[in-house]
Amino acid sequence: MAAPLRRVLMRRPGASLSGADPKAWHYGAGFDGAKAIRQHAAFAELVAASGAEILWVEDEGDGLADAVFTHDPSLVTESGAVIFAMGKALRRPEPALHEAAYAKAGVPILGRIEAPGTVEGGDCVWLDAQTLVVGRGVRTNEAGIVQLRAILSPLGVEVLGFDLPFWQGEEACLHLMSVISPLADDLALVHAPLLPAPFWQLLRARGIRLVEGDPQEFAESFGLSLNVLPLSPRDLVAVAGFPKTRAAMEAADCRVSTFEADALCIACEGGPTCLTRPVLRG
Ligand SMILES: NC(=O)NCCC[C@H](N)C(=O)O
Repeated sequence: MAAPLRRVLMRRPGASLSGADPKAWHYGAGFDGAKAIRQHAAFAELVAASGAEILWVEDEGDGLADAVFTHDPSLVTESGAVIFAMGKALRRPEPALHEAAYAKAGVPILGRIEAPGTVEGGDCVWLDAQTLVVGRGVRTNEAGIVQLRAILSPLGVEVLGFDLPFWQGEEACLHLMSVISPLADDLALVHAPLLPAPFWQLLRARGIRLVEGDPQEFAESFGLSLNVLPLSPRDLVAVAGFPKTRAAMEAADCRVSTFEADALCIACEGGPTCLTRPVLRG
């Protein structure tokens, strides 16, 4: 998940985000639509400067405010894309946007998660090319994991499900990727108290070095201090304002670029990884 980012699906926010009703979408007090759009543009510049090709999905006023978080409605493997089914009801139309974008870009569709199954991309973490770890929680259910396993096992991919904690409740966004960000093949940033214990044990058994994010910064940011996007191994993009978590990554030989994201990431509960759906890495 940290190999050089070559191609990535992103949605350019517009009227659907700026006109969102914060109560309906569970956005925090800091939500400011116009500012969120500016902050997204600054983030997109960092991604583009890495050399990655951005496949843009435009916001044409469909009212899907969360669609800017392109990490969640699909997953792309070496053999094609898996189209997910969203756990958050307001996000249910989003996978169709991804399917259309893949058709346009010539990315084959490998399979689809169907109701009552749900899987969101934020709950999926590749441990290596043959092992996908999936968090079972308020967004991804067992039926979805069973379907995903059936789609990926012919490719030789093992899908391992782990239970996530309830934390701040059903309305809030806690994905597996809220408590772990891979930084390199053998390095990950974690908030260990909320990691499924057997997953923590698996990471250690695989020899993956765990960098602890600062717990107070995690609490203050509702977990967004931990949501870090690798552009390539140890070359990272993080939300500005969390110096202790940044210092912990730098102490592990990482280079960290930041962007201001109070109105976008903190308010809307989604960080730099959530704003990107990698289509090709390596
Ligand atoms: N992968 C992620 O953590 N995505 C963040 C999605 C935030 C969005 N407001 C949501 O509730 O789904």
